[in-house]
Amino acid sequence: MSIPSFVIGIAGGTGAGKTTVSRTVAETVGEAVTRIPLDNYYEDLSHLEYEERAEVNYDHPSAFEWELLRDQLDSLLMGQPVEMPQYDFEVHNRKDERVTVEPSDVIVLEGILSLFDEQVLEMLDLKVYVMTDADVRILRRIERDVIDRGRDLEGVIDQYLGTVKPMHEQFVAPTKKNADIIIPEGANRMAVDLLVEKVEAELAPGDPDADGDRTFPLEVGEGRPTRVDADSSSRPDD
Ligand SMILES: Nc1ncnc2c1ncn2[C@@H]1O[C@H](COP(=O)(O)OP(=O)(O)O)[C@@H](O)[C@H]1O
Ligand SMILES: O=c1ccn([C@@H]2O[C@H](COP(=O)(O)O)[C@@H](O)[C@H]2O)c(=O)[nH]1
Repeated sequence: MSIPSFVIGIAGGTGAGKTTVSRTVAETVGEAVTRIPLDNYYEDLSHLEYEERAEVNYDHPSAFEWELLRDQLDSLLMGQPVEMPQYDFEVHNRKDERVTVEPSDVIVLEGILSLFDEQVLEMLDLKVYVMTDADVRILRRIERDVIDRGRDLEGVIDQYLGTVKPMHEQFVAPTKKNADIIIPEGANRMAVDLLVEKVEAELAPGDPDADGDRTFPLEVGEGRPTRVDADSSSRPDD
C-alpha cells in the first residue's frame, strides 16, 4: 500500500451526484479505494430528543465534528486503521456501531462541505466539485428523502427553504473555488473516466513521483486491501 494514500475530496450541493460519482470512481478503480462519507462525521446528537434533532441545521459547518474527521484522515494517511462512525438519516443521529476502516491506496472523502475546512483541504491531493442545477438537485432530494430517508414532502420542502438552500449559498457553493475539477450533473461518464485515469496514473508502478513528493511503492496489485465502503451522499445551483 502507498503511504500516504492519494486523497480525493468530492464536494457539491445536496443531490448533486457526489455519492454516485465517488461510488463509480471506487468501483471502476478497483480494490484499493476507501470511501469516506462526510455525513458519518455529523456531531453525535444523542443528548437531544428526536424532535429537537429534526430541527437542527445540518447544512451549517458547525453540524460536523471536524476534529474527529481530521484525526481519522491523519491516521489513515499514516497507515493506521480507524473506527469510523456511521450515520442514520432516518433518526438524525449517529449509530451506536462504528466500522473499522483500513488505510488504502486511494481515499475518497465525499460530502457537501468536503472542500470547506482549511486543514482538510491541505490533506487532499485532488479536489472535485460536482455542480448540478438547484432545480435538479431539489427534485432528486425530494425523491431520495421521501423514499430512503423516511421524510414527508412538506418536511423536505420546509428544510430545503429554511436551511439547505441558504447554507448552500453561504457555505457550500463558495467552496467551488477550491476545486481542481468541476464535474457537471453528477455521474458524467467522461468526467468520471478522467478521474479514474488520474487515480490510476497516480497508482501506477513506474510513475513513482507524479507530484514531486509522493512515492508509490510497487505493491500496487499485490495484496491490496479490500475496498472499504464506509457507508452504512452564474447558474442557479452553484
Ligand atoms: N448524472 C446523473 N443523472 C441522473 N441522475 C443522477 C445523476 N447523478 C446522480 N443521479 C441521481 O441523483 C440522486 C442523488 O445522487 P447522489 O449521488 O446521492 O447525490 P449527492 O450524494 O450529491 O447527494 C440519486 O438518485 C442518483 O441516482
Ligand atoms: O440528520 C440529517 C443529516 C443530514 N441531513 C441532510 O443531508 C444532506 C447531506 O447529504 P447529501 O447526500 O449530500 O444530500 C444535507 O443537505 C442535510 O440537510 C439531514 O436532512 N438530516
